[in-house]
Amino acid sequence: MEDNIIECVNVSKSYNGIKALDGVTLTIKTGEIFVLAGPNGAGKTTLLESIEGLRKPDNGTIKIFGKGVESFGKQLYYRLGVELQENSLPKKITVYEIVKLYSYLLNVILNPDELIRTFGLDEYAKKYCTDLSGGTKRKLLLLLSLIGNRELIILDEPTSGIDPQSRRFIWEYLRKLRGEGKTIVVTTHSLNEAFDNCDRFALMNKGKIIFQSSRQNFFSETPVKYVGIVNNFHKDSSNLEYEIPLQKGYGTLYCYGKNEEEIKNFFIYLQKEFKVGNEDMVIRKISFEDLFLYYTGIEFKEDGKDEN
Ligand SMILES: Nc1ncnc2c1ncn2[C@@H]1O[C@H](COP(=O)(O)OP(=O)(O)OP(=O)(O)O)[C@@H](O)[C@H]1O
Repeated sequence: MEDNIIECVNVSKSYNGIKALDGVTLTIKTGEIFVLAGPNGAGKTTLLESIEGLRKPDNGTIKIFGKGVESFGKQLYYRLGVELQENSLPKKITVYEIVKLYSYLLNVILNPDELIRTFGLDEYAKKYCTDLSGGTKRKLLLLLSLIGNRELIILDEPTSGIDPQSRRFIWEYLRKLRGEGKTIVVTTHSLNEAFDNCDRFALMNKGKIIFQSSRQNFFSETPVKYVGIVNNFHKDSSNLEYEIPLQKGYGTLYCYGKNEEEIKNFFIYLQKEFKVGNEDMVIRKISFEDLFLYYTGIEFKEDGKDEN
């Protein structure tokens, strides 16, 4: 078995002059849970669907299971399970029937009742797939992507619109599969939850991978280690005579430090210069979501308001 189950080298793709993927080089190791995160429009779906052979990049190479993705044809899907972001379920077919159909198509013998029960879908077994609620449909799509003894499972936002109990179940289930030697690639916007469950991750923005690391090495490798949050701050942040990475929200200031001291010193400056109260300032160790916002967070402008 290959050490790297997916290898993307310099992959690019544009739509009408917009670079959805801009020279992506990324390796996913066999047997890991890999999380791909990024803001809306970052290029995650384009990348995943290129890996799945559903979109054709303009440039670069993608290898999956050690071979070019284009060399597999339909056989690929016996080894690769996919839950697409936009997926339509057939009409007039029940949950039980579709599970049976998938197992037939993938040549696997399974007990649909048992699988349906494992996913907490037993009360819907006789319902048409199209009549399910949004979250229940996603659970069913996940279940379908896992049918068969597939080595690699790529899931595009599997927890989107899913309640907390079911999200916990999904992550537990994915970890169980990882324990069985399967590789799982997930995109999601629930970042801290994904971080807690992953082995490695990459952050994408504007078609590029901007940071990648493992959960274990996250804190030592992230360029900023602490975030400071200042509430009730309505001054113009561009007037601050202090060098620290900043983002301004509506009345909230976010600052990022390589260590705690940098932020503490900034807070002392704010106290002295702007009489900011202790109760309005908080420091915390950086989380995955904080790092995401450090790289991709936007500045808000407060209509010329500056009480300074
Ligand atoms: N079929 C398409 N035709 C034209 N433009 C596309 C197409 N698919 C994606 N794009 C554009 O490519 C860019 C990347 O889109 P993509 O769907 O890959 O992002 P994403 O990171 O998956 O976003 P989200 O988190 O919103 O799902 C966006 O600018 C999007 O508008």
